[in-house]
This record gives sequence, structure tokens and C-alpha cells, in this order.
Amino acid sequence: MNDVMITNIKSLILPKKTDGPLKGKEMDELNIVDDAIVVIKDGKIVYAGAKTDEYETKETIDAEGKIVSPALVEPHTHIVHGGSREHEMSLKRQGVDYLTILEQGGGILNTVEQTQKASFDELLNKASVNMTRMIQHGVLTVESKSGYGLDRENELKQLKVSKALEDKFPVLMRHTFLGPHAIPKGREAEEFLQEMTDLLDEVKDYADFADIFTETGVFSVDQSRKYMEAAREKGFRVKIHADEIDPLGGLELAIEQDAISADHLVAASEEGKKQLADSNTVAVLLPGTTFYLGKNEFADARGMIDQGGAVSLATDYNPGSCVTDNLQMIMAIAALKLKMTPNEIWNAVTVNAAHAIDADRGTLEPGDAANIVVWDAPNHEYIPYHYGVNHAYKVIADGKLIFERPGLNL
Ligand SMILES: O=C(O)CC1=NCN=C1
Ligand SMILES: [Zn+2]
Repeated sequence: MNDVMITNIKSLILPKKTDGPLKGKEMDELNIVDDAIVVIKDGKIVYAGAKTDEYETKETIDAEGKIVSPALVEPHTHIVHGGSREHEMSLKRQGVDYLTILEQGGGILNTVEQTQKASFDELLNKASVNMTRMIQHGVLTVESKSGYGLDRENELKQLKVSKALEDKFPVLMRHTFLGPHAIPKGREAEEFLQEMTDLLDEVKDYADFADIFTETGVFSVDQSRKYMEAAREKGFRVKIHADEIDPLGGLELAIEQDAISADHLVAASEEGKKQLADSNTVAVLLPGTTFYLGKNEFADARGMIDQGGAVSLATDYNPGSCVTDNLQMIMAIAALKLKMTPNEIWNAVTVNAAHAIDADRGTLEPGDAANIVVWDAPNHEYIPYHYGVNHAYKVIADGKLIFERPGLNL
């Protein structure tokens, strides 16, 4: 006897399960089945498709004629961090840009100070608030980066908090070491980068990926190459914060280093975008960051997809350059500013996001984890269209209903 059936599904969104990420034209393919059901046993999908009387279950969850999809996948966050940087808003109002704030010892370095001071429990409690909100917004797979410790003790502290989050919540996580995130005050780039590179052996027990911030005033392409090569030698798949602000050629470096993802890419070169199609690298675009930094130029998602590249989306949730944990909002910005289609957007926050962090998530094939969201929306186009609110109505993790949006007590 099966456990649970999700009934009364108006439309069931079924991203395609493939060995690699969806690329180019494939990104606009999205299987949607009307008048559907999902059957679950032991937290796994038994069947997801057109209604049939073939299955019996002990319980049902009523989708109430709403739409249903796999739970969303969040492939790029800095969820573990201390403090906040709302005070920087006044600097931004005065036109002080992100890299100048960092150069003046603010920005990332401000968060480093607050993260180093914060205890393990303070970091865990703070990140738990955001993890709860992400789950309530339909996300059940989350990547989490270090990079606010900038020394052995605090980088390990961040990674251990990230692991504790995964134990505490019914989410699948991927953990990324981002030791080379900024250069501590008074330190020299090369010697600090060597210190972070020397940590790679130890962080291997806590981290799935190694990441670096390749940017003017942070780490150069050559320094990044050296670090990525060292990380790969130690068995890490690598990621890179690339071409976020200045066009340093980070995307080309990512592809050269067989990075699992290249993230940001607002200033990616035409050459890099062309190479994306034949690479194993997923472009993780972060349009919320572009919006938050007040920039007008967004990453060229259209150019990347139309040239056969694989694109995914993420919030980049962090206290200084994208302070939102609402991935649905990013879906809307992707529609409005990246000119992505609804089908591309849904694939970008499910299967392609899962491939960007090597997670078997984002689909509802038999045997897949029964991570499912019932959305209070008439169709799949509605969510990128109606922005700034939470459309998640019921969230089901491994077959268990863990969130149901409350109504009003009138
Ligand atoms: O500013 C931050 O805290 C996060 C960030 N790292 C690289 N770009 C943004
Ligand atoms: Zn980031």
C-alpha cells in the first residue's frame, strides 16, 4: 500500500530528468500535465502524471485544484553569516559603489567581522530563520557558502553551521568553501590565498565545492586559476564568482577549469558565452544582485541560452549585495530583466539549479525524493508574473506535509 496521494492537481509541472543540465532550446521545453495526481511511498515518487485509479494510498493531500511542481532548488547562497549591512544603504544612496565600499574595509569585510564575533549557535539560529523562510517559499535544496571567516577557525565554523542546518531541516544541502572571498585588511592577496589553499585538505570533510571571488581588487584570473587547479587536484569540483562587476574573463576561466558552475556573469564576454554551450559549466545567474546593486545591465541570459548554454537562477542571498531569500522574486526579475520564458525559468530553478550543485533534485520521476510544492496560482506563468509575494501554499518534504500557508483568523 502506498502512503500518500496528492489529488486534485489542476496542472502538474514536470521538468525533464536528463544526465546533464538542459541547454539552449531544451530549456524552453516543460512537460505540464493537467488533471493530475502524485503517488508517494516511503518519501519517494511512485507515480506523477495524469489522474488514474490504479493507485491506493493510506492518506491524501488535496491540491485544491491548484498547480504543483517539484520543490525549488537554490544553487547559490551565503545563508550562514553574522550581522547585516543596512547601514551601507546610505553609502549606496550617495553613489558609493560595491567595490569601493569593500576597498574601504566595508562590504564583505564588515560581514567577516560580524561572523568572526558570532558564536556557532548565533550563526545557526540566524541562518535557521532564513532556512525556514526558504522552505516556506518552496525551496528544499540549498547551497550554502563559507567565505565570511577568512581564517581556519571561522571558515570551519561557518561550514559546520551549514552542516548543522542540514541536520536540523528536511532539506538537501550542498556546502561550498569560499575562503578566497575577500582579502583581510592588512594582508597581501597571494599569501592570504595560499593560506586558504592550504585549508583545502581540511575542509574536504565539510565542503562539496571550492569557490573563489574573481574580481577587481579581490583575486585575479591567474590567482584564481592557481587556486582552482589546487582544489581540483584535491578532488573538488570548482565554482567561481565570475564577471560580476568587471569583465575579467572569469567565465572563460570557469570553462577552462571544467567548473560545475560560473556564477553572476553580468560582464561575461561574447567569447565566454559562446564557449558555454560545449562546456560542463552551468551559468548561475543572480539577477537579484544586479537589481540590488542598482545596475541597469543584467546578465545576458538570452545570449547564453540562444547560443546553447545551460542557465540556472539563484538568489545569491547575502547581507550586502542581494538581501532576499525569496527565489520566486528572482523568477520574476528573470522574466522582466533577463527576458527568460516561463518554461526556461521553471527549468532554471529546478533541474538546472540541481545540476549546478550536483544534486539529484528538481524532478518528480519514480524514485525521486517526494519534494513537492502546491502553488496558489492558476498556472505556471503566474508565479514569475505576480512578484514580491509568496505563492507557496503547501510544501511537502520527502512525502510529509511540512508547511501549509495559514489563512486569516477572522
Ligand atoms: O557582498 C557579499 O557579502 C557577498 C558577495 N560576494 C561576492 N559578491 C557579493
Ligand atoms: Zn555569491
